[in-house]
Parts: sequence; C-alpha cells; structure tokens
Amino acid sequence: MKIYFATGNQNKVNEANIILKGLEGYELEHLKIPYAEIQGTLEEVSKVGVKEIYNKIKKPVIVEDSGFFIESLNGFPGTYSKYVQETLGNEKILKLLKDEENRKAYFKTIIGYFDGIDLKLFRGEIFGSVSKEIKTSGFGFAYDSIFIPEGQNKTFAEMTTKEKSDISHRKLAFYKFKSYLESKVK
Ligand SMILES: O=c1[nH]c(=O)c2ncn([C@@H]3O[C@H](COP(=O)(O)OP(=O)(O)OP(=O)(O)O)[C@@H](O)[C@H]3O)c2[nH]1
Ligand SMILES: [Mg+2]
Repeated sequence: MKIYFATGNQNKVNEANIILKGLEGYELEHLKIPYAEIQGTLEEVSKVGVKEIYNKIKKPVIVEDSGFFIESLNGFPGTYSKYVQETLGNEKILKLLKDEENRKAYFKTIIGYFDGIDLKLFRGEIFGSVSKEIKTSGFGFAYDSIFIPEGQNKTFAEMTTKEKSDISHRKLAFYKFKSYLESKVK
C-alpha cells in the first residue's frame, strides 16, 4: 500500500526512507504539495495539515512537523524553527546563547497520519545540548551542526545520516508510525 509523505523537505524524506527500510506491505511516496502551517503547536499543525492534504488526494497521507526547542530561550525557536533558521541561522543562535550555562535543547517531531478514517499522531523527541560552536562533517541540515544529543560527544551534523537516524526525534516518531502500520496489516 502506498502512503504519501507531503513535505517540501527532502532531508526528511531521506531520513524517513532510512528509518522505514524493510517495512513490509507499504511504500512511502514523496508528495511535494505544500500545506498551510497554522500558528499553533506541532500537533495542531500536523492535524490540520494532514487533513488538508488528504482532502486534496483522498489517499493515505502523512505530514511531519518538527521543531528545535532551546530551554534557556523558553523553547525558542520551536514551531518557528524553519523561519528562524532562514533568518537568524546557527551563528546568531549561538550568539544568543553566549555565556549561557544552560545549553539544554531538544528536537521534537510530530507525524500526522490520515487515511480518511483514522487520524493518528506519532511523536518523537531527542534531548541534548547546544554546542558552543558550529561543528559539522558535512552531514545533516539546519540546527544539526549545533545540537549534541544526550550521551553523545558529537553534533548530529558530525554523524552520518544513518547514525543520526538510529537515535533522532524523526526515528522515534517514524518507528511508532511503522509499528502502527504493522499492527494494521495483522
Ligand atoms: O537541524 C535540524 N535537524 C532536524 O532533523 C530537523 N527537523 C526539522 N528541523 C528544523 O525545523 C524546521 C521544521 O520545520 P518543518 O517541520 O515545517 O519542516 P519544513 O518546513 O522544512 O518542511 P515541511 O513543512 O515541508 O515538511 C526545519 O525547517 C528545520 O529548520 C530540523 N533541524
Ligand atoms: Mg514546514
């Protein structure tokens, strides 16, 4: 069965394909249809977005809304992560955190699934800290070069996409989605 993934972010599709590798009976197809991202939580954006796309294609579909949340900045940039990444960027984010002791941060992903009957949300989060400098080996995207997952000594951008996808917020959310799909097949 084909499931459509409506996103404008190829990085998400790449990571989702790695995570869902080996899933029997389903095939994920990238759909480059945009959807309105309401001002709200990741959960609200995903719920409204997945219904909007379903109503256009009338086929099982997922959307994914994610964000990067910095504790000492009261959760900023959160649901505005894309806009903040495009306007401020990592250099200025690190400037905001200059001399800040509390470097705690986390990524959160919500996958919204709708097939016309079932509306489901799948959440993934990974906690860690903001690095003191931009560190990359050329992997990852956006905030990956300033985020060090808990228990690791390198940023997401210093990890290969496979290494990141073994532990990321996206992995956890897609893993729950995969378990849900496998339970439907039974
Ligand atoms: O360093 C990062 N590692 C990640 O793994 C990651 N996942 C999301 N993000 C950031 O948060 C925004 C979410 O915005 P977002 O979920 O609306 O995605 P998007 O607008 O890029 O695509 P989409 O909405 O078409 O799916 C994105 O633009 C990125 O800046 C990430 N940053
Ligand atoms: Mg978006």
